[in-house]
Amino acid sequence: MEFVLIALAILVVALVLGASLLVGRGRRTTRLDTDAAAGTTLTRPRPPVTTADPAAQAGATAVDPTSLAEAPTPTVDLPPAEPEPGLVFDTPPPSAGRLVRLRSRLARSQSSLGRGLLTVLSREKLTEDDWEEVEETLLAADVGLAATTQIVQRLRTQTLVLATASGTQLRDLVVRELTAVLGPDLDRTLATEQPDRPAVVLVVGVNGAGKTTTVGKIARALVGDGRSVVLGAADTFRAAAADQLETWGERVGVLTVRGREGGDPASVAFEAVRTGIDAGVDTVLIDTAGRLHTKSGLMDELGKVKRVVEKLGPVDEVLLVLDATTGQNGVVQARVFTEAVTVTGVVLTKLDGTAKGGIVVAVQRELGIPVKLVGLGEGPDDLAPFEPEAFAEALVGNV
Ligand SMILES: Nc1nc2c(ncn2[C@@H]2O[C@H](COP(=O)(O)OP(=O)(O)OP(=O)(O)O)[C@@H](O)[C@H]2O)c(=O)[nH]1
Repeated sequence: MEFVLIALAILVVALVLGASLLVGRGRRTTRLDTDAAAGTTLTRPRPPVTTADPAAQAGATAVDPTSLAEAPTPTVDLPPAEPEPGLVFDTPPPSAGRLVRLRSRLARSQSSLGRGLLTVLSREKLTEDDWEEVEETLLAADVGLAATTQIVQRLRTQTLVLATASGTQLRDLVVRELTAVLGPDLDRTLATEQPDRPAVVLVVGVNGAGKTTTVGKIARALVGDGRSVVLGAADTFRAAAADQLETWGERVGVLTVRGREGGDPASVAFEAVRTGIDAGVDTVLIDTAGRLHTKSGLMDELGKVKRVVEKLGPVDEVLLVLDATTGQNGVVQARVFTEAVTVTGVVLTKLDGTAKGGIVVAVQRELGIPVKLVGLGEGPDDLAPFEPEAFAEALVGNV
């Protein structure tokens, strides 16, 4: 019996040792400052790094933005992103054509919106009840009242065409009308590249909307397009958010700047941009916190993050992440953010989990801001640039 117990104890110790060795080998970034409580932490794909003034890094969480602007600039020598021997970084696919590849994710929207419309419109003679059904279908998909009225009016003027249209013609017509209300002419370019400095992208939104995931997905897409990136974990409210972001970065060999939990988000954002400038990367992506108790607290914090970053140069893009499954509530929440910062683009996440794909239309109309990206799943590459026609095609599905 004693022998069995000793053997078991040895086995347990061996297992624990083995597991810790495996975890250690799995880390693809190195934490440069061991005293994370003292300030900003820089994690990167691999050492070495040279900083002219290590104290500048350690002191980066100092709250006074003026002192931050005057702090000595560290020289960050960004090495080529190479994993440790034996490990490989992910090679994400480029961003082009993703919406078409991911269109089946909109299946729930397809059946309620596209199929619903086609079923009614293919009836031989359209009565007032039928038109009401068209209206209800559009409203149920969260298209919004103004756009619904516009679509119905335009379709009504084409009743003669509808009466004789084949299935394919009808489908094309509905795709055309949906595309028209999706704002095909809006500028949806993501400002992720500047000629002589890194482009700075700030990502905002309420907690749980998918901000951190979106920042990670954008970083992957940029890497997939051959760009270099630095991440800033300015959501210091929740340590897990920074860990999560770091993991996204590690997987594609991207460096993350983070602060201690509860630290000053503006300092982390500043440090991330400064690191990006020193390393000469293409884009700095900054994740922010969305969980603040008061609206004014949130506004103050976001405003400060932007102001402090602007001491180094302009913020090129402010992306607002909205959860599509929250429908019109999301639009109400969005207004709080648009009051705090000038939002330049919307990312609508979780469109794979809702039958209300029409929310894209409502968000754009009510906020007056273009949807630039859509989240279509929890997978690392389930984020696509928004293209109105491809989206309308996906909503309607195949006849
Ligand atoms: N189905 C689906 N899930 C998504 C999508 N985008 C994000 N999620 C999920 O939404 C959840 C919340 O995402 P986070 O990125 O942690 O959200 P956050 O806004 O950063 O939240 P906080 O860090 O708490 O502020 C996670 O489980 C994500 O996997 C999407 O496009 N589709």
